[in-house]
Amino acid sequence: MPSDQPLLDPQPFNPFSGSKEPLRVLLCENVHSSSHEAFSAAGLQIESISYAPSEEELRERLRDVHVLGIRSKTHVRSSSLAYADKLLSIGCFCIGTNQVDLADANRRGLPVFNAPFSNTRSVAEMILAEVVMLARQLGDRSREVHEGRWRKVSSGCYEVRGKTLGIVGYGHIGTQVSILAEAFGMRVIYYDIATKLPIGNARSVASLGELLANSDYVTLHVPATRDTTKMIGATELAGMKRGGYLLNASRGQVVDIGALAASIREKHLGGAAVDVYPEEPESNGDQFASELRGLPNVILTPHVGGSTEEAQESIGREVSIALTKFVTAGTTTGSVNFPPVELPQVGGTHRVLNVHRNVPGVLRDINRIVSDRNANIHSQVLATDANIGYLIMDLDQDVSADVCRDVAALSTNIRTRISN
Ligand SMILES: NC(=O)c1ccc[n+]([C@@H]2O[C@H](COP(=O)([O-])OP(=O)(O)OC[C@H]3O[C@@H](n4cnc5c(N)ncnc54)[C@H](O)[C@@H]3O)[C@@H](O)[C@H]2O)c1
Ligand SMILES: O=C(O)CC[C@@H](O)C(=O)O
Repeated sequence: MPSDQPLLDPQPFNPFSGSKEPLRVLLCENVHSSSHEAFSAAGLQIESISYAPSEEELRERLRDVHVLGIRSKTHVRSSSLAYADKLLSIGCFCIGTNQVDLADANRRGLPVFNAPFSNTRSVAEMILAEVVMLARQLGDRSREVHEGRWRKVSSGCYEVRGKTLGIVGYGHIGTQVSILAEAFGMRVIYYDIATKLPIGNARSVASLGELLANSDYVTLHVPATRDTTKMIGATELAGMKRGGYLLNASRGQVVDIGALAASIREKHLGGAAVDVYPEEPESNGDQFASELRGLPNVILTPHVGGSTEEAQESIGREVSIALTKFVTAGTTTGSVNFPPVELPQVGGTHRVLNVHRNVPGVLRDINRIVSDRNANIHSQVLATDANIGYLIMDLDQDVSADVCRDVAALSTNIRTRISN
């Protein structure tokens, strides 16, 4: 539905923001160098930093940046985007996009892209490895031997064959975990708010409570949403089997860490594997504090579920290609917060890209401007969502700058530029 809410101030008019000044990409958090190929081929200048900048640093840096690349730890809030006059788009070089204010980026005309399944398999493999490690207490045994202590024990150590794995969130990762677990001879049940096709012999259950009560291992693969925040707390942990194991490689907010630590200390749970935390350090080498440190049969990893060479290289390529396609041709296919538009360009034309408030009459106004300039529209496509309309038009080159300027002057304009 069109919204008549007052939106944000239109961005300063800069018709050739896509081609006449060198475009700059800022890559944060060690984004893989495989991303450089697509950016360089499109003539973009790359600056890389290894850490997640603070909000203040990001705000300063964004003043002069056209494309921002981040991973899971850089928070991109409205208060930073408000200063990002030159910014065209944001790439999350990962699956999760909860670190970006997607609705605000949408209202400002900034499409956000991610890599929806480039690291899926890496996470699934780590989960299966951890299931076996928890079953055999291998984390503790390894630490003891490293410390020079020989403890050859079998008490409390089990095979995983025949045990039940409960998967919460049966999406890309959950279904891959399901396949690998069955190959290990495990029984698989899953709970998802959406109806999902079971893979192999997996079986869906009707509620989270049913899943928790019937699983030896519970693994979480849900996104960070209001509903999944602390979806596993003291009550849910108490509803798990005594001696059961919890694995979380989704997002830190999903589990109440204090309740999990208590459940392990009280020996209700037999162990846990945790990869993600409510508060995560910003850089390698930073101190990490958690109530889970030092607890028995608790595997703690520093958010590395998707961190393999294969996954990072593939993510680098995938997201940089999506970003350069947007910068050079306006393509928004695959964006997580923008109407999808993709249009082959007619040769010898200029492409005008316009994001506007989605209110009645905008297309009429834009077509009138084109007609007043006696211009020929070679191709045109419009897609909308509740707040914005996104229009691509290929026009005669001699009129494109004038049309662009007039369109940008409309009161409904959010962003208008010429891509080439
Ligand atoms: N640890 C890591 O390095 C790492 C790597 C990749 C992804 N992740 C995290 O894993 C999450 C899952 O990734 P994915 O690719 O499988 O996502 P996905 O979108 O393919 O699947 C998520 C599933 O969760 C379901 N779901 C949503 N809310 C739910 C709820 N309240 N209860 C039950 N089910 C619910 C959805 O219907 C969907 O089927 C990502 O959002 C990301 O946060 C972490
Ligand atoms: O690489 C990262 O920082 C995040 C990985 C993972 O959590 C994801 O969302 O893909």
